[in-house]
Formats: sequence, C-alpha cells, structure tokens
Amino acid sequence: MTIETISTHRAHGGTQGVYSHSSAITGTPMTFSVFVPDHAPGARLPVLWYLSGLTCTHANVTEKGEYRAACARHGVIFVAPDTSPRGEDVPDAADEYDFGQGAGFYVDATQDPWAKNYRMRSYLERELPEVIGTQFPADMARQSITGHSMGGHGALTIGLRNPDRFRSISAFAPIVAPGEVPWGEKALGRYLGEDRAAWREYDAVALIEDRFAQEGARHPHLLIDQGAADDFLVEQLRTHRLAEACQAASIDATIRLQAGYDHSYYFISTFMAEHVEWHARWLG
Ligand SMILES: N[C@@H](CCC(=O)N[C@@H](CS)C(=O)NCC(=O)O)C(=O)O
Repeated sequence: MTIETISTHRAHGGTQGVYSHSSAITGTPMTFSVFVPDHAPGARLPVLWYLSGLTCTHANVTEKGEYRAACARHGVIFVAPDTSPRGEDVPDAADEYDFGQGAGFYVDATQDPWAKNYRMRSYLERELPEVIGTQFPADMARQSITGHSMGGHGALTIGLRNPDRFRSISAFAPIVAPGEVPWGEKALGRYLGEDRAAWREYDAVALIEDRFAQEGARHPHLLIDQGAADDFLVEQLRTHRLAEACQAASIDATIRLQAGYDHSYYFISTFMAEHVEWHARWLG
C-alpha cells in the first residue's frame, strides 16, 4: 500500500499533510488530508474523522475548519477524506451540485452507472482506515467521527452502524433523515434505487429506529450543533427528527440550536474546538 505526499506544512505544533492513493474500492485516485500533532517517538494517537458536505473536497475543512490548535492540544489526529470518487471516467451529473462528484452521500451505490465507483461507505469503513492505521501513528482502537451537512449524515450513519469502532459521533448541521428530505430522496433514489427499505441504513433516524429501540443497546456518545439561521434547516436538515428519534430510543444526545449561525464554515469553525475537546474526552 503506497500513498503519495502532495504537501506538508508545519502548523500549531504538528504537521498538516495532504495525500493521495489509488483506491481499489472506488477504482480512482483518492485525496485526503491528515493533521498529526507532534508526539513522543513510538506513540500512537487517537483519530478524529471529519466528513465534508456537498461540493466539498478535503480542502474546505483543512483550510477553513480551524481544528489544528485543539487537535494539537489534545493529541488527536484529524483525517479529512474527499466526498466522492473523482475523474474524467467517473460518472457525474453535470450542473447538479447535490449529486455525482462532490456528493457521494457516503453510500455504496447499487444502481448503474454509479455502482462501479461510488462506494464511499466501503472506502471509509474498510479501505481508508487501513491506510491511516498503517501509514500514520494512529491508534485505531481509539476513533471518533464528525462531519458537516452531508458529512454530518455520513458521520452519524457510519458511526451508528459501527458502535464498536467509534467512541463518539458529533455533527455540524447534519442531514439527519435523508429519506425524508429533497437532497436525500434524490441521492438515495438514484444511488440505491427506489426501494426505500434499502435506504434505511443510510438514514440516521431510521438507523436509530431500527437498531437502538431496544433498551440498553450500546451507542457512541452524540453531540450535534445546528445553526438556527441555517437556510437549509427547515427543508433539508430537520434536526428535530433526530431529537425525536433519540428521545423515543432513550438515547441521551446533546443537540444544540445555536442562535444566529448559518450553514457556513464560519459556524463550523466557531464550534470546532469544542467538538475536538468533547471527542478527546471519550478518546482518552
Ligand atoms: N449553495 C451551495 C450549496 C452547497 C453547500 O452549502 N455546501 C456546503 C456543505 S452542504 C459547504 O460546505 N460548501 C463549501 C464551503 O462552504 O466551503 C453551493 O452551491 O456551493
């Protein structure tokens, strides 16, 4: 397994890198960024994954997320993958910002022509963790996950499906019930087909209903921040649906509505250090 180093920079007492590798799962080159705080020789640090939203690459959070000082302070590695496979040979939906390249929705597509490359679920559940665990000083027994919008949906669904891998899940303005909102209905319908039963493992509210209704089912700790002035809140994000599902399943989640904040990286970067610190508590 080889990775190519695209760039490295010293920052906040650590190293911010951007890397590329050839993914067997997506069949494309994939780019990702990793911040590694300085550490004692031989030490292995816990990992916080960050999944990005529509139209993003690894670069949006790397440049605007303001996570490095907190990660350095708490000794946490921060990994930011891309949001889809990319390339001239990868099918795309020209002129659609919410589908195709930049909008992989963290699913394994089953429908043509998407099924061949759009396999972000397997990429993030199987292939990239192997790369991070072997190429970086990462302690893969200590992982948590966060994300924004479509990436908040990715963090919640990957985290809830893998409670033994992730100690905590947080999200900024996540899509909590894609099966009930226009962004999600469009993406899941085209990537997975019209049988809505197949959508449920890619829908945080449905996953909670299906897997955590039983008293005592173990789940990662949950923290959500949502801007009250977010233009997507009512139609696409619908945070109250997650609150209702958590309450019905007796899941003790912290879900906060932040007055005045919109959907942008100004919002994310404001609360990023708090999220890193919160995850660091569970990561030990
Ligand atoms: N109106 C936006 C919709 C997409 C959007 O808001 N994307 C969010 C994630 S859902 C984002 O993080 N955009 C990139 C950025 O702000 O750097 C666009 O067309 O770019």
